Amino acid sequence: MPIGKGAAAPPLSSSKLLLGAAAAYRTFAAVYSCAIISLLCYHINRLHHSTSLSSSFVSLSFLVADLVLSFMWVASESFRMFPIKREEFPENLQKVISKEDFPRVDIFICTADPYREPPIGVVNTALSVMAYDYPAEKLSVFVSDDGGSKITLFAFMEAAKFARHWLPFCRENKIMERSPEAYFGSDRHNINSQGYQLIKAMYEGMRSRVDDALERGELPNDNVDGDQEEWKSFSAWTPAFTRLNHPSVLQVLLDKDRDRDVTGSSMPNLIYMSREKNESFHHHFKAGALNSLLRVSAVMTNAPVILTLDCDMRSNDPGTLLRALCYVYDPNPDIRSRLAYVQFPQRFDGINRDDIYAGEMRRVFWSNPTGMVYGPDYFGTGCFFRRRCLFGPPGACLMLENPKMNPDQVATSSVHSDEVMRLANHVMACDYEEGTNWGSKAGFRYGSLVEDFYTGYRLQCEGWRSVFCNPDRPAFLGGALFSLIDFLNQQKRWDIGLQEVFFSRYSPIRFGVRSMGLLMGLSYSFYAVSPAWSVPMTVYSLLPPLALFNGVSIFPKVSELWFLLYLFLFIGAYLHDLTDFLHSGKGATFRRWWNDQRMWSIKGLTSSLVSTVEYACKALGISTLSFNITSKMQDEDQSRRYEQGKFDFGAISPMFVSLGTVAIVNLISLTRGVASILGKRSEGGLVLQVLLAGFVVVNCWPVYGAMILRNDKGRLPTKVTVVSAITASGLLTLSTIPR
Ligand SMILES: O=c1ccn([C@@H]2O[C@H](COP(=O)(O)OP(=O)(O)O[C@H]3O[C@H](CO)[C@@H](O)[C@H](O)[C@H]3O)[C@@H](O)[C@H]2O)c(=O)[nH]1
Ligand SMILES: [Mn+2]
Repeated sequence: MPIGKGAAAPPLSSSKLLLGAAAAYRTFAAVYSCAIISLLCYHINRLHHSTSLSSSFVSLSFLVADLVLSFMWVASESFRMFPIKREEFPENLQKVISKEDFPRVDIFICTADPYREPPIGVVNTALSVMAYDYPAEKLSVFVSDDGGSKITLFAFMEAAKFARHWLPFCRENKIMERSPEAYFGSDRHNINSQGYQLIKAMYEGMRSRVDDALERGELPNDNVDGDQEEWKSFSAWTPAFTRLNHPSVLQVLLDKDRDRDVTGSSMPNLIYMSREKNESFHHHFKAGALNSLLRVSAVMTNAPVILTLDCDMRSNDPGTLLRALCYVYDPNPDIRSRLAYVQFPQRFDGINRDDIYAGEMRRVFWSNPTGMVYGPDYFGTGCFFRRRCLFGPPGACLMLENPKMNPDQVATSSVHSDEVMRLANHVMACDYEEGTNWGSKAGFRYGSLVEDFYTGYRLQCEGWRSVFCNPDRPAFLGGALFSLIDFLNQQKRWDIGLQEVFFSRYSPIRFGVRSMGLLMGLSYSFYAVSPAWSVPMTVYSLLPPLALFNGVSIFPKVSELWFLLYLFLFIGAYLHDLTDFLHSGKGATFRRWWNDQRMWSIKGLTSSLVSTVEYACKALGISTLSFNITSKMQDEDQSRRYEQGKFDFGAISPMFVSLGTVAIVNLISLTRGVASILGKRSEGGLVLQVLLAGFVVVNCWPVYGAMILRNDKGRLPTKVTVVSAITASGLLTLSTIPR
């Protein structure tokens, strides 16, 4: 890597420790820790002095719930001790490294199902990065199609043609949105700009050809005239071809050495691949796809820098690549040699005003990463890797089966050459990884449904570092999800994946702390333990209201000092969270925070709970896990409801039963509790329980409406309401059985 012009080189980035924030956090953490310790002592004491089975059960439940909460709180503080703000100066890059020396960059885009991830969307993502402000001949875009769809290949053949017009159009008009769909859909374009109408018509023509083909499930007839070289690949789709059983397909759609755009300038490489699948081999979902991409790209281009993208995360800023290089070329050799990846946040467009489902995930994608001392975890998309980091620790590079694929090798043959094509096909075979280091020591790591989190974690344990880069203009934008069930299913998959990491031999609590020290170990543990959030959520949303229903006080009375401790812990935690949220960046409002905390509770009662059951079934060998791909299709009805800020409960799912049960139990208990306080039948012993049930009821407000008042498709299905009501009555009845 040729670098720098000595001490005189201008800075490429700066970082600042936010001392004021750190001091405030640390002071608060010290006080709050004392309060937590007192609470735990209180529980232990209560447990010790329990006189009946039921009171022991209650005390023990609270002790366990609060132990989980305390651990999560301590772990979450690891993100707050050293908050760092970074800035990049891409305008200085060419003063440090000349344009001719810019590295080659391979861009990986994964897609896995043409019906959940429409090919035209994938094409848009690809076009947005092919049009980066960067020497085109240094870019290669590799599309991995785990859906094995000929329509996706067809879409990319169309994209290759369209790109010849689109790339020069972007360059000449200096447009920022380089995904055509986003560009034509925004109001920021200049319809008088050169060739606007023409290019728009071209794009729409392409889109309708691709969408029609998808709808019919067939390629357009007029194009298939057998002898065309580029249509040869379609012969792979024999009647025996299925998504889970098919030979590999590889096609070079654009070759930088051969293809030129309409102005005669170079174009990036564009390569379509669908790795071989066979049901007798585990294909390891996205991690497997990424490893296939790693090998095929190693054979073809072996670029030292890699960008991984999900098919729905388009580039929103053509300068992003140069920004990422500011870290790759950091003048400090110690920093440079340890850098594994530069992670940009996942940002979404189409989020509704109050972000009812907390789809921004500010904590995960905005605030927590700024405080991880060795750099952020890997989010799976919008991340620039140094290829080298995927092949062993900083000081010891692994030797691969084929030395040509080693990360220090420079690929010299044309991507089209017979030898390259033969080797590329060989490394895509489904049995290629048998008996190799792939997935364990090399490439993206196997063993978790959150392959991103797990891979980043393992790399950092090996001694690699990462950087979080969060410019004002979002570097990447993905489409927001519009329905609650999609969010919960996604969260459930993540939670299962996190449990796989937690219970693995690389558990962050032991292995992580040992390899990276306490703070980083805790940061990773925070996520790995987060599915256990369901424990305190279940305890706090059921025990206090059930006791309240029976007029039994289980919290301290208003007159006791412990009452204040409870108030302090609750209000302290929520205010801390609110302050944090409001400081997490642009667009943070009180309402968004409110919805965010509501989603946390909902997840605890739904996805975390169900994920634990599914993980346990897998651990006991009762079932196997699968990667349920999130749908990127938009249902018009659903998007309208979303835009109006209405919750969408329109799905039959056990997750909604647990939510509905909690909503009913708390409402009934609250009514009874308020009545007994007003009727002066209790002396302040029930106040905390009433407050808590009230808090749950306010949080569940949309659930009641969805049960009774609504009649649109987003209402809670009657079946779910009935089962919830039966479960709630069952619990209430059980709680009255005398002990
Ligand atoms: O067998 C598979 C399954 C998925 N994918 C791709 O993986 C990506 C992510 O899948 P998606 O259904 O969109 O999942 P999300 O939950 O939205 O993704 C988040 O969580 C995943 C881990 O669970 C990470 O891989 C993603 O980067 C991260 O954005 C998509 O591009 C898919 O095409 C594959 O290539 N092969
Ligand atoms: Mn996604």
